[in-house]
Amino acid sequence: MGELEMVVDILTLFPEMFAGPFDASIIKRAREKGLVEINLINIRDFSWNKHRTVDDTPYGGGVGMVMAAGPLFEAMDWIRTRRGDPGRIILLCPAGRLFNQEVAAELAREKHLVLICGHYEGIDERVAEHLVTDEISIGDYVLTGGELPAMVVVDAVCRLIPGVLGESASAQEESFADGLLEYPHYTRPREYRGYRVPEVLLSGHHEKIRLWRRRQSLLRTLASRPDLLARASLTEEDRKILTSVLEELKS
Ligand SMILES: NC(=O)c1ccc(NCc2ccccc2N2CCOCC2)nc1
Repeated sequence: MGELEMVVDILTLFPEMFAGPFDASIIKRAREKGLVEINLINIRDFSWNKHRTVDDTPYGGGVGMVMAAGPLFEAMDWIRTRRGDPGRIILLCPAGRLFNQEVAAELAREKHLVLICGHYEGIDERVAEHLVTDEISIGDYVLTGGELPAMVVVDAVCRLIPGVLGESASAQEESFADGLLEYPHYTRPREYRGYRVPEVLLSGHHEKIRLWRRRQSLLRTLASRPDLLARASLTEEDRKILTSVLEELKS
């Protein structure tokens, strides 16, 4: 059993949505290794009435329902009594800070995260104003609730927790963490339906293979995500490779 690195409390109306993703692959392993504890908390358990409703009509009129603040504040009180103050209380919402690898790394340093999954037309503003520390969006699209974004955030953050990925995988992750896109991967057979594996990868020449892979990462990043290239930490060798690539493009 590893030492508990992180506790994630997820406030949701649909705990059953998380069964699949959190009982499989790396999140399952992280939980089994005792590195990450994930608690699903049903917001309805903090409803103010016997019908277990947690939404109400909007002040000022309008269509749809609004998620009430009370049950969320009381769920947070309960979390605080059991576990103390969380490092972050994150609301997944379309207006939030755009989630990316950098944000994942920032959250991975916390010991205790609370994720709030909203529904309905929106959430009583007093939650965002007085309860939440961070609003995070996984991209510019509207979803029915915050559950899928919560799964994305938990997956990306869990991978960065020491010990969750095997040694090799985390080393491989390192290469991606330098901000470039991945180089192409190949496995058996050497030729499939006439499509061959690049010769250099069959050569066993490790230095050539390292250079070829780095060149592929740089080429791919230049081609499809030049914005990442601008931000990446490039070595002198990288610059030489890029210069030769640009020379070739000119010729
Ligand atoms: N991009 C994202 O990370 C993302 C996250 C959540 C989300 N929806 C849940 C939600 C949560 C909070 C406030 C409003 C809402 N919405 C309720 C449904 O109507 C739209 C607004 N959608 C997209």
